[in-house]
Order: sequence, then C-alpha cells, then structure tokens
Amino acid sequence: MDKNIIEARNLTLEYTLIKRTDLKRGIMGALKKHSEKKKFKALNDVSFEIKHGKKIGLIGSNGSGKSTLLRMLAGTMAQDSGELKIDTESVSLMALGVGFEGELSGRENIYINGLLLGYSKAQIDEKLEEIIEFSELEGFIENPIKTYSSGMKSKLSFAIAAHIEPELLLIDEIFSVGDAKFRKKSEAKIMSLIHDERTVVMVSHNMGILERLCDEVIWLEKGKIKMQGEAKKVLEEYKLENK
Ligand SMILES: Nc1ncnc2c1ncn2[C@@H]1O[C@H](COP(=O)(O)OP(=O)(O)OP(=O)(O)O)[C@@H](O)[C@H]1O
Repeated sequence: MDKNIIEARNLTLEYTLIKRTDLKRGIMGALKKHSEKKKFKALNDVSFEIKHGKKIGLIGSNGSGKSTLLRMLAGTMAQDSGELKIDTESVSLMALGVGFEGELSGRENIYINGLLLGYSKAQIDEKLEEIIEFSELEGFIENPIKTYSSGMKSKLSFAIAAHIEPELLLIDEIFSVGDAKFRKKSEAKIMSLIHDERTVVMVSHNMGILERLCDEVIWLEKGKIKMQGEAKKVLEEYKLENK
C-alpha cells in the first residue's frame, strides 16, 4: 500500500529538568514566580513519513529520544509543537514493565497491563490462557507479583505484550528477555508478529536484528534526525561513526 500511516511534522518535545541536588530548592522555586526550571529538548523539529506495511528501525545513542518518539507514536505522550497524524486506531507499544501492581496476582496483572496496552477485556479473556502458557508461569500465576523474580516479571511482561495484534506495532528494545530458551522463543514470537501487512517501528541497539527486519532506518541524535533512508545505508553510516 502506498498510503502514509504516520506523518510527523516538526515534532518538538521539551522536558523540564530540576537539578537533583537542588530538588528541594527546585520544588520550592516552582511554587514561586521565578522558578529554576531548566528546559531540555528531547525531540527537536523531527519530521518523517512512514507508509503502511513498512518496517522501520529507530537508532541513536542513549538519550537521543527514541523511546520518547515511540511513546508519542503510541499516544501516551503529546508533542509541545508540530503535528502528528496516524492513520489507524490500532496502535500498540510493546515495552517491558508497563507497570505491575505488586500486591495483585500475575493473572490480575495480565488484565491491568493488557488494558494499558490497548486490549479490550474480551480480547484479554480470549488470550488469557495463551499468555499464561507462553509466560511459563502456570504454577505461579495466582501468586502476588511482588513474589516474582525480575526474570519472571520480564517473561510475563513479554508474554502480555506479544499477544497484541495491532495494525501499527511499536517495539521498544525487547529482544533479549529471560533465559536462553525463553529468548529463542520470544525472538520467534516477534518474527511472527512482523508480517507483511503490519507496520512496525522498532527501537533496538542490535544492528543485526535491524538489518534483517527493517526496510528503512531513522537515526536520531540529541533529539534530531541525523539520517534516514534505506536500512542498510543508514546502518553502515551509523556503524562507521560508532566504531
Ligand atoms: N520523564 C522525563 N523527564 C525528564 N527527562 C526525560 C524524561 N524521559 C526522558 N528524558 C530525557 O530525554 C532524553 C531522551 O530520552 P529517551 O528515553 O527518549 O532516549 P532513548 O534514545 O530512548 O535512550 P536509550 O537508548 O538510553 O533508551 C534523555 O536525555 C532523557 O534523559
């Protein structure tokens, strides 16, 4: 299909920073007229278009704005200025640890996380047993999450996120979860989600995965697009600069 699913024009987003050592003064200051807030542009005049069905990689050094951009595409964060048009209602962000409630059981947390990720209650009912089986936590699913190890939480988080089937799938660096066996299974699951009709935007520091899966790559640095275009070409430039 040749229609754009994403049109981003001049997206800019600023975070307000308060120096840690000055936190108390900062909070007090924020209450006063002349506060000591410092603005920081996490995204600075970012424009791009993505066509339906394309697989796009997002690269850039730590703190370059990749996760911020994904959250904006997912609709959980709004730009300060610029325009973002998304030609579908069916969008999900696959990210780990969307937020578990420690006192509640694994099963209850599947519902909470599923709803946060955009599932309906009926969709969760339908997928519940599959999610539990995939997570390999059948024996623990009625226990409170606070009793889970971090590996168990990651597995459950992945299992929930991997059972969404949106038109636009956003993936935030979730390629290495759990032990070796689970990792293999989760990679296979991700591959099955990245099929022809679905549009995918994925953040990863793994160049091999991006080269295999992406048509195009957008390279962010300090909140600005440094380069965008054919995956192989952009990745080569990126690797040259980051040797
Ligand atoms: N809630 C926040 N408040 C203030 N600054 C933030 C907040 N979230 C992110 N930032 C800052 O915005 C910048 C972009 O962060 P972002 O998480 O989008 O980067 P990233 O490219 O995904 O990084 P990484 O590769 O490390 O995951 C960073 O400098 C980060 O410190």
